[in-house]
Amino acid sequence: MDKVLRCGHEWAIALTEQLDDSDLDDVYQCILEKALNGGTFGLWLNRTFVADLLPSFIYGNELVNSLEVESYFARAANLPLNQIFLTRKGLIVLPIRHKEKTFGMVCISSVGKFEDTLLVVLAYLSSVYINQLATLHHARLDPLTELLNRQTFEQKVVQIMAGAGFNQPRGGQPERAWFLAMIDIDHFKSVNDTYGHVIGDEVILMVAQLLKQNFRAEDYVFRYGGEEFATLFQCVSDTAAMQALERLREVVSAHRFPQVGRVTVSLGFVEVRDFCQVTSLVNRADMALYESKHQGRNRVTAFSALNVPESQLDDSDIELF
Ligand SMILES: Nc1nc2c(ncn2[C@@H]2O[C@H](COP(=O)(O)OP(=O)(O)OP(=O)(O)O)[C@@H](O)[C@H]2O)c(=O)[nH]1
Repeated sequence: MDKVLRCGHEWAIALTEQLDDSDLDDVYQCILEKALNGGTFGLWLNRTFVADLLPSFIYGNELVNSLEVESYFARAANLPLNQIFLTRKGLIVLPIRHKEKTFGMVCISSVGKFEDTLLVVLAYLSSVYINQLATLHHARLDPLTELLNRQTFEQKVVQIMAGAGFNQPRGGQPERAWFLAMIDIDHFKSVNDTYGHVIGDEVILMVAQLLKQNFRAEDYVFRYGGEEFATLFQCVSDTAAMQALERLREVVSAHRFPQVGRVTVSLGFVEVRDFCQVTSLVNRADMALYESKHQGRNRVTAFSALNVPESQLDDSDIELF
């Protein structure tokens, strides 16, 4: 029993030391596999929590079907703290709780018999895991808009340039490419000067919400800084990307902001290719954005339409952060 508790302590430290959620996920899986010694397990997080994070944190679907997950969740949520239950399939269900809320559950299937202590340690480790996941997630968000922040932006671009996250074309559908768009609120200084910073912040928040609604769940929307946003999204072509961004521009322009009336945005975009640096890519999207500003604002420009000579693209010395 002491050994289980001692291991639990070491495992909890291992979990809290993970600074990246993919490592955290691996460590958590590895710990449970070790602790269960051959038993199998599945982890489910409830929908409200998952909507904020990534669905990939659900695994072990082969153990239970989705209807069973729903009914186990309902039971797990109604149990007193630190209680477990057995399902008709002989699975042990451990609710994962944090601050008296049930965030999810681990279902364990094993031929062996578990000691109560081990189950308590597993429930504890699962809640450490969830807590750490949530902490890592919140560190990636901008506090005002809850969009992804600028630090996360660079990581995502690097991942995408390295070939991660490309959707496989489904049956006969054309392959999609990633695009980066920079989006800037027009004449925002005059919003602040006329209505004050608090209203200015509300406008930033509302524009952020319109952006979020306009993109798909698998796209990324960032607050790049101040009144500037960035998005990484997938489309089949430059033309399709232009259409998507035009739609967004129109949505913002048609929206009536309660305190300030009409607000517009200017946009510039570029296809993500394997340029050597994130700065090269941002520089290209920025050039297109400046062209939109230069042409009178409230418009979208594709970098590909600018015909910039290669000599002007030597931006390898720019420091972004
Ligand atoms: N309220 C508020 N204002 C911000 C924030 N971050 C930056 N700003 C303001 O945003 C304004 C940006 O102004 P400029 O860069 O001159 O650009 P602009 O007025 O939007 O004009 P164009 O971009 O040329 O259309 C400045 O007044 C900043 O103080 C923020 O978080 N909240």
